[in-house]
Amino acid sequence: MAAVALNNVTKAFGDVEVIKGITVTIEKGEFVSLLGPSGCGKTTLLRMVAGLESTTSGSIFIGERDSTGLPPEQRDIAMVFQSYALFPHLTVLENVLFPLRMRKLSARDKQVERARAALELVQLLHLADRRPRELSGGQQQRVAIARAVVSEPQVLLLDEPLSNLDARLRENMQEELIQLHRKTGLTTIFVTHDQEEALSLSDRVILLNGGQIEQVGSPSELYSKPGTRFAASFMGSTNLLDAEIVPHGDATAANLAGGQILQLADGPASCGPGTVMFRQEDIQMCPSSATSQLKGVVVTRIFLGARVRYVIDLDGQAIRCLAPTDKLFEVGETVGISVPVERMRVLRD
Ligand SMILES: Nc1ncnc2c1ncn2[C@@H]1O[C@H](COP(=O)(O)OP(=O)(O)OP(=O)(O)O)[C@@H](O)[C@H]1O
Repeated sequence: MAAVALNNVTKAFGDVEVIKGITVTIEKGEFVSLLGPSGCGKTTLLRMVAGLESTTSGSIFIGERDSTGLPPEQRDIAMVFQSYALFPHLTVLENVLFPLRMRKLSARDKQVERARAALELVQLLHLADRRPRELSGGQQQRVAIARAVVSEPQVLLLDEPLSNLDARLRENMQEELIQLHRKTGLTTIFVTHDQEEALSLSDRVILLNGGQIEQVGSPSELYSKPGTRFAASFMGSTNLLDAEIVPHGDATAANLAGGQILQLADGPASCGPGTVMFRQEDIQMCPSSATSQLKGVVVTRIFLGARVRYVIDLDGQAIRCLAPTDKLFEVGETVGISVPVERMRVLRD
């Protein structure tokens, strides 16, 4: 059974429609990310699921219940915000107890037991008597998460909960979130604008663009099979080359803007103007004397430790390439570039 179902949901602020007809189902126990650039509507959509923002049209089901018009407290959800929103005058334990007390969810001693279990889940039981100001940012966020999961909601909503943490702490918290999800099995919707974070945490990613769904898929589907130019460029370090796709025997070839020709695996169905996509880690570089699909000139070389990043000028289009360090190429050198045919995709704009 679906844990959350959005049916043609829209949201307008005044005359401006910011959510434009979203239909998607989230299964029980799934960890789903809402991903997209700033302003695409991630937070608005999450707040609509929470009941903090009204729905202009369409419906939102949480479990079997049509929750479209219900206030937040009747939706059986819990939300964690970017700002931890802890009560400063209450101890850690009292903060986590708060939702249980508000909703009178169980007897008093049972409540304490549940709050302590939630704190143990985020490994903070030993700090139960401290006040929020005596905790680090990461610890405060873990208290906020314990407070959200203590009432065992049907759905956990997380709005960029890690964005205030520094890079290392953020990585630790990502691992903790994965473990928390594994232990609790809570259906989770996670808002982020960070594609790496979405890929590493989620069972499925919902990529939004301008208030609409651009693509939905598993992290590996989104990364290796983006359906559009927007999805490809948003999902990571990708080369996108303008081309005219033409028949070439049983397959096709791409006539690139500068006149070079690239053999493709796609069938004739993809002929016409298009974009050829390949990732920087899939490029093989070789000296210009060797046989290669394309030739370009090295413009920049940056040493990254384990690998070297090159920018290569291909008749006016810049190509980014991640290469091993065993054979180095010089800035200004003409080099050969090849990409395995199965690693190239043709995208429609
Ligand atoms: N209360 C509001 N009144 C008017 N417009 C709003 C309101 N809240 C959000 N918007 C607009 O709706 C659009 C979507 O905003 P939203 O905050 O959902 O985007 P987002 O994808 O979460 O962005 P970010 O990653 O920057 O937080 C934006 O254009 C924003 O300006």
